Amino acid sequence: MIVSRKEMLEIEEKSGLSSFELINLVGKKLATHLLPYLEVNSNILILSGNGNNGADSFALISNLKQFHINLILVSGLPKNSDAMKLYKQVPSSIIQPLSSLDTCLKNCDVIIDGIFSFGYHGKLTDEIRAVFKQIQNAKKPIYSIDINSGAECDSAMHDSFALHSAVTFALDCYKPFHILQKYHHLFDQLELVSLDIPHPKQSSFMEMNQTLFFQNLTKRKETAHKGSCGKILLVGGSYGMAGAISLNITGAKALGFPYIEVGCIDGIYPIVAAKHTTPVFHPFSAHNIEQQLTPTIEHVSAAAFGSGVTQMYEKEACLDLMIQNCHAPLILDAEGIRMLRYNTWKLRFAKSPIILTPHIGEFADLFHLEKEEVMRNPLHYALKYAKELKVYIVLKSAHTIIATPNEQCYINQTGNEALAQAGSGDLLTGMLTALLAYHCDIFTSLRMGVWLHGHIADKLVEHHSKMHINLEDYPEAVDQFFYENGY
Ligand SMILES: NC(=O)C1=CN([C@@H]2O[C@H](COP(=O)(O)OP(=O)(O)OC[C@H]3O[C@@H](n4cnc5c(N)ncnc54)[C@H](O)[C@@H]3O)[C@@H](O)[C@H]2O)[C@@H](O)CC1
Ligand SMILES: Nc1ncnc2c1ncn2[C@@H]1O[C@H](COP(=O)(O)OP(=O)(O)O)[C@@H](O)[C@H]1O
Repeated sequence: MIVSRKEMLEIEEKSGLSSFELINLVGKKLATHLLPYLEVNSNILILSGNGNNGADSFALISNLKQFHINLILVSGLPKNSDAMKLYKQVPSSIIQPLSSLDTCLKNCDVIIDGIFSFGYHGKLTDEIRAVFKQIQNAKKPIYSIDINSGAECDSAMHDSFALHSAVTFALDCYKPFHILQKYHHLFDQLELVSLDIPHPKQSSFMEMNQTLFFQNLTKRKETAHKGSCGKILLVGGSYGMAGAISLNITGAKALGFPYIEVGCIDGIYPIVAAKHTTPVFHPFSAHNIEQQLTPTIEHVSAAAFGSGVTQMYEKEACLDLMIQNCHAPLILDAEGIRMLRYNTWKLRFAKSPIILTPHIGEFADLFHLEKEEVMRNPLHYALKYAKELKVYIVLKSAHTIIATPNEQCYINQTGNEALAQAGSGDLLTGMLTALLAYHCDIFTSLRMGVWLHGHIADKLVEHHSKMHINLEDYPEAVDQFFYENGY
C-alpha cells in the first residue's frame, strides 16, 4: 500500500498502539530486516535526529545488543517525551559526541540513518550539510529508516546533500518518496517493513500491475460482434502532423479495439487512410466539420481530441464541438490542452468526464507555472488542478501521475527512456481511448493504459536498445503480451 504522510499519521493514530508502543514495534521489526545485512561482529554507527526518526533508531539499539554500536545525535537532544524516554534507556557508553563523527565513521562497518524522516521539508542548513557530506564521503553502506534523511515524504524533493542509502526500509507502507525513485535515485534497494497494524481506510494512492491489469481486462466473448464494445472517435492530426493521428490509431489498434472512427482534415485523410485500413474516416473541412463529426461524437463510447492539431484551421470549432457534444469520456491531448490556456472555463460545458493528458511542458503552460516548479512537486499540482477543474489529469513523465477529481492518484512505475521520443504520447492517447471504451471505470482504464504503455516499452527494451524502440511495434508487442496471458 502507498500512503501520504497524512495518511500514515492517521494509520498510526488508529493503530490502537500508543506512540511509545509503536516506536518499540518499529525497533523490533526493523532489527529483523537489518540482520541479514550485518556481519557477526559488525560495528554499527547509528546517526539519530531529534524527532521521531531518532526515536525509531533508539528503539533499534536494544534489538541489536549482539553488535558493537555507537550512537551520535546529529541535531541535538530528542524533542519529544517518548524519544527522550527511549534515549535515556541507551547505555551512556555507546553515546558519542558529534565531534567524534570522523573517528566513528572510520571505525564503523555500516551506518544507520535515523536522522530525518517524513517530518523533513525544505532545505538542510549549512552545518547539517557539512555533516551529511562527511557521512557520504566515508563510503560506508547506509541503511535509511523510512525516508532518506534530507528527502521529503510526499514528493521527489530533496536537498542536494540528502543521504544516499544502500537500502531504505519503508515503514509499514510505501510513501510517494519511495515510488518516485527515478527522480532522486537516493536508494539502491527498497525493503518494506510491515508493522502488521490495521489499515482502516483505503489509500488515496491506487495501484496497477500485471495481475490487476488482467483482472480488469475483459475477454472478448465468443458471440462478440464489431460493435460489442461500442465505437471510439479519434480526432487529430493536421498539415505536417499526419503522424500524430496515425499514432493515435496505432495505440487503439494495439489494444485490439474493434471499431475505430477517425476525424481528420481532408488534406491528410488520404495519407492516414492509406496507412490504416480498418478505421472509418470522417474527413472534414471548415464548412462541413459539424455535419461530419457531430453524429459520431454523440454516439461513441470514448473520444480523444488534440494530438497534432497544431496546424488545424478548424481546431477551435472542433474543440468546442467535442466538449459540448460528447457524452462519453473525452481525452484532450497536446494542442487540445494548450488551447485551454486562457479558456479552462470551456470545460464547464462538458457533458462527460474530461481527461487531460499533458506532459510537464503542457501542464506548466496550461496552469501558467514554471516547468521546474511542476517538476519539483508534480503530485501536488496534478491533484490540485484535477480537483479544481473537476477533471482527470494524466501528467506524463518518467513517473506518469494520474490524479482524479476526487483526489485519488496513481504513480506509474513502468516505462523507460526509450519512450522519450516524439509520438509516444500520441500512441498513449489512442491506447487510453480504447481502454476507456472497454471499461466503465475511468480511473481504472487510465491506470491500465499508462501501465501497459510503459510495460510494453520495458518488454521491447529486453531485445532493443533504449536508444531505439519503434512505436509501430506496439500492436505486435501488445498482441504477444495478451496472447501469453491467455487473451
Ligand atoms: N508525428 C507527428 O505528427 C507528431 C506530432 N506531434 C504533435 O505535435 C504537437 C506539438 O508537439 P511538439 O513536440 O512540437 O511540442 P510540445 O508542445 O509537445 O513540446 C514542447 C516542449 O515542451 C517541453 N517538454 C516536453 N515534454 C516535457 C517533459 N516531460 N518535461 C519537461 N519539458 C517537456 C520540451 O522542451 C519540448 O520541446 C502536439 O500536438 C503533438 O501531438 C508530436 O507528438 C510529435 C510527433
Ligand atoms: N524517460 C522516460 N521514462 C518513462 N516514460 C517516458 C520517459 N519519457 C517519456 N515517457 C513517456 O512517453 C510519453 C511522451 O508523451 P509526450 O511528451 O506527449 O510525447 P508526444 O507529444 O511527442 O507524443 C509519455 O507517456 C511519457 O510518460
